[in-house]
Amino acid sequence: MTAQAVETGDLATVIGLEVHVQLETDTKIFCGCSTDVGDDEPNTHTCPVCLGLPGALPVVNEGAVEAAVKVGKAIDATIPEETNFHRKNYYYPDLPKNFQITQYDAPVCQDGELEFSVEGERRSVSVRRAHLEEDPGSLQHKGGSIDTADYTLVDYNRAGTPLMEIVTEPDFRSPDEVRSFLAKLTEVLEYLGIFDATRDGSLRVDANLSIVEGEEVAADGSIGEEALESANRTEVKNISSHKGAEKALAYEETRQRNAIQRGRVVEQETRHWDESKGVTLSMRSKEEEKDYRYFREADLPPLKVSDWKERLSIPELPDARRERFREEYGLDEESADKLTSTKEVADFFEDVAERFDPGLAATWVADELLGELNYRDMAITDVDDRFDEIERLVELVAEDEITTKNARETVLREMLDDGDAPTEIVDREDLGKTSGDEVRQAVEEAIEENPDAVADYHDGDDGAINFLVGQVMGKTGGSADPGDVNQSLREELDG
Ligand SMILES: Nc1ncnc2c1ncn2[C@@H]1O[C@H](COP(=O)(O)OP(=O)(O)OP(=O)(O)O)[C@@H](O)[C@H]1O
Ligand SMILES: [Mg+2]
Ligand SMILES: [Mg+2]
Repeated sequence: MTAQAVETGDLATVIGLEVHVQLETDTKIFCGCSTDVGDDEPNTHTCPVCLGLPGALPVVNEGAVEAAVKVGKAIDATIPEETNFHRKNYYYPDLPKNFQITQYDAPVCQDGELEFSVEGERRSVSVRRAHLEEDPGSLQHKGGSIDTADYTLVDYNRAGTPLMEIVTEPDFRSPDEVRSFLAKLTEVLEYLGIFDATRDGSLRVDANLSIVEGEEVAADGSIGEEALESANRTEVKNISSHKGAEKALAYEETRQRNAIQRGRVVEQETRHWDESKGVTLSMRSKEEEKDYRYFREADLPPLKVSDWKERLSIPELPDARRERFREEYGLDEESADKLTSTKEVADFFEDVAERFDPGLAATWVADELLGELNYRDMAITDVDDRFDEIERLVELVAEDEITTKNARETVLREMLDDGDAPTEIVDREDLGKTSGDEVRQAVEEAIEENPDAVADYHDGDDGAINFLVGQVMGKTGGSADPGDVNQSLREELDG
């Protein structure tokens, strides 16, 4: 972690994350039930295995393990010779077996690292471990929230969805770093093609926060093991978005700092993030590891994964792609950032850049398209079935058939708002660029009708030309190119 100035006598904020991400596989991690649950009726995607019925035997889904190994490659983690599964015992209605199959002493990934940037500064966070586990079912609290509901229903459709828990070192020093890290992490997972950020509940974060004395922080920003262990931390659960993580942690940071400044002790406990009220609430005192009575899952044999890292390939990741875009297409930092923000955007940009000029492609994808999508609260995935039409629009501009202004302000906007094809809009709105003859005629008329402006121009008043350009544009319904008009006028007036 990059150094951050901490004055003696100050308090430092320390944050570590446990990020749970659902891995995209067709079937659940230990049975053949589909993970494509959508809005289907509760408990319709279940079987004896994910319902935890006695005697049912789990079989590991190789696709889930492969996805986890890809994550390991992406964060440069150590993949062990052999990985295995444990039972984590606890009683809660979302877990029909009363234990969760998870990993304990041989997780599939250990000691990784992820770089990200916060306001232009590079940071790096160590990943302690990342392990596979099964998602529990989901609870629906009826007539209130978790603490006030009249009753609660359980849906096991989610039970057994492959989950990866990524545990970071307590390397974060502020809530905004966490938000940037989560954005980068999901970007990488999406590039790997194993994660769908748009799926409800696909990302859930447990955020641990403690406050330590400023003098415990070394010049390089690191904090000694002992200080970290002895600090009382809270673990905030029920966070399901990047923004939620930042808000929950900012709340928790203030709450703990206030307590310390008033001479009170911060309880070590688990807290619940109440998104609608914007507060964290005490749930229970923190379980100790011994409470879980971890033991080996005897129904699943250990898996030899030592050579999987070599066997599995991963695509070019965002950082590498960003660098390549800068070199290969001569993009500035901001465009390269925007164009690699998701794999879909990057792939689409490369398609367009191969057909047309890369600079034009960058302007149209990074500025025009993403700008208009953003304005409409849309994502690139909302238009991925219309990439051909968007390319056609770029083509119309590249071949000089319509003006940039009309393409931007009329065609693209109407395409997004009304769903029409670009050529349809061009015909309907009569946006086809005015031909040379028409422009020449409009130029002659404008000169004819405005002798005063012409005289001003000849007297050296260069501003008069702008007036005349405006007149010509008016005559051609805005479909002439202003630069061409300017040039024709000068030729006509000077010649
Ligand atoms: N002093 C601290 N302040 C804030 N976070 C800390 C501190 N010390 C450790 N952490 C973080 O706490 C988390 C510990 O997670 P881990 O899964 O290992 O244990 P756990 O939370 O006790 O177990 P469980 O998985 O049952 O919740 C890590 O993300 C780590 O970075
Ligand atoms: Mg944990
Ligand atoms: Mg935890």
